[in-house]
Amino acid sequence: MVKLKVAIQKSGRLNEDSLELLKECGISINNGKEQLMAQASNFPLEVLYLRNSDIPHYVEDGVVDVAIIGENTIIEKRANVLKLLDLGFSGCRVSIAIPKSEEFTGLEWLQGKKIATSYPNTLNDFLQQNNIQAEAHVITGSVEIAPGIGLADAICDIVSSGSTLFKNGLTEVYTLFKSTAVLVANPNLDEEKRMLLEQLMFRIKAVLAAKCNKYILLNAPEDKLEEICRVLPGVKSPTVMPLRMKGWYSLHSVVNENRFWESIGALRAAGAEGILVVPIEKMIE
Ligand SMILES: Nc1ncnc2c1ncn2[C@@H]1O[C@H](COP(=O)(O)OP(=O)(O)OP(=O)(O)O)[C@@H](O)[C@H]1O
Ligand SMILES: O=P(O)(O)OC[C@H]1O[C@H](OP(=O)(O)OP(=O)(O)O)[C@H](O)[C@@H]1O
Ligand SMILES: [Mg+2]
Repeated sequence: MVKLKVAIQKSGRLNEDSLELLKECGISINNGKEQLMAQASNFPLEVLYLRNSDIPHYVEDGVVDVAIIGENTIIEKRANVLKLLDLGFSGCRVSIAIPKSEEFTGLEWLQGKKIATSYPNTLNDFLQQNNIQAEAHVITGSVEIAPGIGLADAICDIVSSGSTLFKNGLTEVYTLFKSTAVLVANPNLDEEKRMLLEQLMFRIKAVLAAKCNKYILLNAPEDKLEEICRVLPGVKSPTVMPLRMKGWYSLHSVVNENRFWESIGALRAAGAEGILVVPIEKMIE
């Protein structure tokens, strides 16, 4: 039987969230400890646990069909892969940071400087695009320590909360781009694998849509229903059911997470009572 080969990070920041996503998609992985390859028991899928930095080229070369990987790694490896979905976890940015004591005068500040990074291709492309002559000093980890020990004048690395920069007396001065975990695929999959990928993406999209929406139940008197329906238009339209108490209704709808608190305020102002908010497990529009 044909199986879709999926690469996920062996250990590190993406490993747990990637496995959790597959689990939420209803895919069970027979995961023996220390196994580098595992089969799904209820979906034609094989998981390969690989080093992050190796994944982009494995996808490009067709060693694996798809992968869950940080978009920053795809950019750094200049891999020819198809980006299919933004998965919403491992959000970070690739930025330039300099010692707090320095005054940043704009990108020209970087002229002639030495910049420590684990992302040499990303940095060199950026320097070239901005006509900056600077030296990339490549180190594989703990990049933030470099200016403090005299190894470099600045760094180019991943920033998330900013706490590593802060602890090392650095300040972020320029963001090259933002990144999240993405689903990528080899661009030349055959028909059978493409169909399996479609099925996998259908499930992932249902999980992602559910995460950014909430199911809302509330009670309202009849004369408030119109206004409440305007606040909560739902996927197609809200469900309205009579309560046992005359003149009162129960209204059910779906609201986007980003509009959630704003909507709750508007609902209360419109006369809604007994508002319940429930997470959605899967959402198929
Ligand atoms: N502090 C962070 N917050 C959020 N996401 C991050 C953070 N640091 C890294 N990431 C994301 O997680 C990915 C994996 O990072 P991680 O540090 O686990 O692996 P790595 O050291 O880049 O790779 P390898 O598996 O080769 O050791 C990064 O490429 C980036 O997309
Ligand atoms: O802005 P923050 O929330 O502090 O996160 C940024 C830090 O996280 C990553 O390092 P990681 O912990 O993955 O260590 P590594 O260098 O060993 O990969 C990254 O390389 C930064 O050092
Ligand atoms: Mg890291």
